[in-house]
Amino acid sequence: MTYTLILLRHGRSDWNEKNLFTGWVDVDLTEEGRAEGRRAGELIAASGLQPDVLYTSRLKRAIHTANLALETADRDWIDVKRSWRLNERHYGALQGLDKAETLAKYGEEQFMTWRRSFDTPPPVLADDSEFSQVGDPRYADLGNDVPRTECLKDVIERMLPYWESDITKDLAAGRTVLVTAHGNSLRALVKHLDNISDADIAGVNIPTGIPLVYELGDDFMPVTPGQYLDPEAAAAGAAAVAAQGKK
Ligand SMILES: O=C(O)[C@@H](CO)OP(=O)(O)O
Repeated sequence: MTYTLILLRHGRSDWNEKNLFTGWVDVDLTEEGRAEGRRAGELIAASGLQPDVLYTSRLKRAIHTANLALETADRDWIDVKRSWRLNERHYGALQGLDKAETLAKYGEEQFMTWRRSFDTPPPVLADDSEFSQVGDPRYADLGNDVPRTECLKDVIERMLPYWESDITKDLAAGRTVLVTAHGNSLRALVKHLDNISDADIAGVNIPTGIPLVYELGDDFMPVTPGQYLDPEAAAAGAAAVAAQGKK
């Protein structure tokens, strides 16, 4: 028995377009991002996959991407579960800053440490910042534990318990699960699934809008490597993410 998992990073957002660090700031998709959502639905439908349950973060760029994909695939009636545990990595005091300006100001080493190191979080975001999520009602269940910054290690620590408690339960019931989330929350899940080292995960980038499909065994680990439904576009998309800030 194998289980089918589809991972999908949201389409391009307003702040991807503007080249700003985003994190937990709730920005919407661009028109191009909406087209990516629809294209993801076409790819899912063409592959014969039929998602039975959708998991998303609490951020609209993921929610809208999933809605567009499922509408296009004629599966928008399936059950939906949302959790902050699938949110993008909280980018701390970098949220709202321009990536190219940050690179120029702090240099490549510091910039890449903040973006891709495993366990060095950016400086904390002040609670009175316009980009803080403290007090946002959608995170009421977190109380005062709303993140002020996170590194990838922190994301793994808050995402994996949800994978184990909820997502794998749906997989175990034989449901094809679609998880629509973010560059860094999906890097956290891919690190776990592909058993990637803390050092090597720095080189892994997830492209926007292209479904990544895993067949999992009884231990909910892959029996074959994950496959992008459009491998060529995925490679180009991942390279573009890697180069962000350097334009
Ligand atoms: O800004 C962000 O929240 C993320 C994803 O867009 O950026 P990065 O790829 O630099 O981690």
